Amino acid sequence: MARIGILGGSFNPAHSAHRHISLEAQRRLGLDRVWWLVSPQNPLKPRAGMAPLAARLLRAREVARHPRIRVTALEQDLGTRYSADTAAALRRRYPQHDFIFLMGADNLVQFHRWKDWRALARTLPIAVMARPSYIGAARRAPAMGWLRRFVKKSEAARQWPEWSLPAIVFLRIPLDTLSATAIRARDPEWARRYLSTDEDQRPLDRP
Ligand SMILES: Nc1ncnc2c1ncn2[C@@H]1O[C@H](COP(=O)(O)OP(=O)(O)OP(=O)(O)O)[C@@H](O)[C@H]1O
Ligand SMILES: O=C(O)c1ccc[n+]([C@@H]2O[C@H](COP(=O)([O-])O)[C@@H](O)[C@H]2O)c1
Repeated sequence: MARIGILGGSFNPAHSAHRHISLEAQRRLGLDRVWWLVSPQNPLKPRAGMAPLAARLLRAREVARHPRIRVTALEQDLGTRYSADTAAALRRRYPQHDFIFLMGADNLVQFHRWKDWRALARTLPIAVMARPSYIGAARRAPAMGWLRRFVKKSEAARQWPEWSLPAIVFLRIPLDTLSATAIRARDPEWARRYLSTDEDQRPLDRP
């Protein structure tokens, strides 16, 4: 059984904090690998400004550069758009692996808006990585009204494959303030460097 952390994201663009939280998760949770799932389209984010998947994948591969991080477009391959469906499909496709779903604290704040979020929590354990400005908000997140009773002690985080589900653990890791929003603000055309064909050169705000 390999122990795999799943980090889903827009990666628009990928940056060093993604790598940082992946390596911290690997250390704290005893993971063999972290798989980055570069999402075709976050259902809650606008399509406008979302760079083409091909560019986001290329950039993610460049940023990850670590033998224990695998950059994938698995949601594209599986045909899933919602994380609950992705989690169920991963378990079906890879019964030989143990998976844990990783997210930054900002994502927990809006987790109650995700489709079938309780089903997701019943399918995979969840590890929430500390993120500046969101730590308190994550603990008070609307979804915590239900998830609170399933919180595990972070000292026991390595035991996650044995937890009964739902299970959620908060990991206090060294903070990193970087965000894709900040990168887009200073380099809105970042994706152009990763696109080659005329088709790929279409304006970034068109689907
Ligand atoms: N600095 C960070 N600290 C902790 N978690 C992070 C950080 N940056 C991103 N993450 C987490 O990584 C995952 C993928 O993030 P995403 O691709 O949306 O990057 P982002 O920087 O949050 O993007 P944006 O600013 O466009 O919302 C999410 O679970 C997010 O919470
Ligand atoms: O399943 C949902 O309803 C859902 C709603 C919002 C976000 N997500 C997932 O959350 C992950 C983080 O997204 P993002 O855009 O914050 O990087 C990514 O895998 C998205 O597909 C999933």
